[in-house]
Amino acid sequence: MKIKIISGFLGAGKTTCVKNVIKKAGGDIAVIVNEFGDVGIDAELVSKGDAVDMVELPSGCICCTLANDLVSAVKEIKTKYNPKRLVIEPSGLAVPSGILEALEPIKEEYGLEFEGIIGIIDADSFLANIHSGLFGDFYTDQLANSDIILINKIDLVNENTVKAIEEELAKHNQHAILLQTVNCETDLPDIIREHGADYLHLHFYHDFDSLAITSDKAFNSNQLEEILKEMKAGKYGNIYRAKGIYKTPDGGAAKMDYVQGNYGFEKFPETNESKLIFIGKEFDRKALEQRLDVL
Ligand SMILES: Nc1nc2c(ncn2[C@@H]2O[C@H](COP(=O)(O)OP(=O)(O)OP(=O)(O)O)[C@@H](O)[C@H]2O)c(=O)[nH]1
Repeated sequence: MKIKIISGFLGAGKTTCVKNVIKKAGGDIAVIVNEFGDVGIDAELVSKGDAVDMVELPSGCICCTLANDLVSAVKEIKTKYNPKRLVIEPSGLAVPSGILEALEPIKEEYGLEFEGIIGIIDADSFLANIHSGLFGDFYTDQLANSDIILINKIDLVNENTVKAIEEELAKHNQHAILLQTVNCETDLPDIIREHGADYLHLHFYHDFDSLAITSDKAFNSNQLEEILKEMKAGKYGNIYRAKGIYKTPDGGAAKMDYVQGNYGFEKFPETNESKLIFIGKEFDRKALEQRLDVL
């Protein structure tokens, strides 16, 4: 079973990349997702429209507190489904360096082959994030441990920015293959690693906070857009990422995505309940709940 890890900061494009990998594989593939926060949106996004065996790990660090859950999930997938490929999508706040380390002890017994770690960066916010220092070593650890780095969302930046990103990346990782992408579209090179544990495995403190909302309530996309505009203007404090799948007043469903000021809405096939999540640092949860009318 070949294992691919797809890592990257909040909103960089991991789920988009996982969906591409599933499509290209054309079947015989399983996925493990691990989200930050208490609502499972990625699992719904990944499984919608694609028949794929899937295990969802709860919020937490996949390589530390959840290492046992991760190992159990991999064992379960191997024994129950035995797919040719397994993709692991750690949360945007996970440090991926420990994942293969956690799996190394069962590598032989379960016939695991580790492919290269893919790191995705959001070309639009990368330079500002790295220069702000706000996300510290934890942000750069994701880069240092990647074998392939997708410079994603190049549709949002110009060539000079891409060049500056490549120069910055070279400071953190000199061995990775760099690929420029839109919607993570690319032919990922096949790389098989001999060892799972030759990583820099550090643990970082980070003080991200989340507000997760699960409700029967329908949300109006225009009203949500107004709230996202307010968020962008800083009204609720530092919110970097928001996403949701929610019921709409016409009985349908929609999907919302917000990544550091860029946002978009799409129709979604259907949903049983509305699920929204907001991730940031020291933001005003109460004001946001009041504004969303979910208190
Ligand atoms: N403009 C643009 N938007 C993109 C591109 N790739 C992904 N997106 C959008 O960015 C948003 C976040 O993408 P995801 O794939 O959900 O990102 P993620 O890394 O899984 O996000 P988390 O769930 O926070 O970890 C979505 O609205 C995507 O449609 C791209 O190349 N260009």
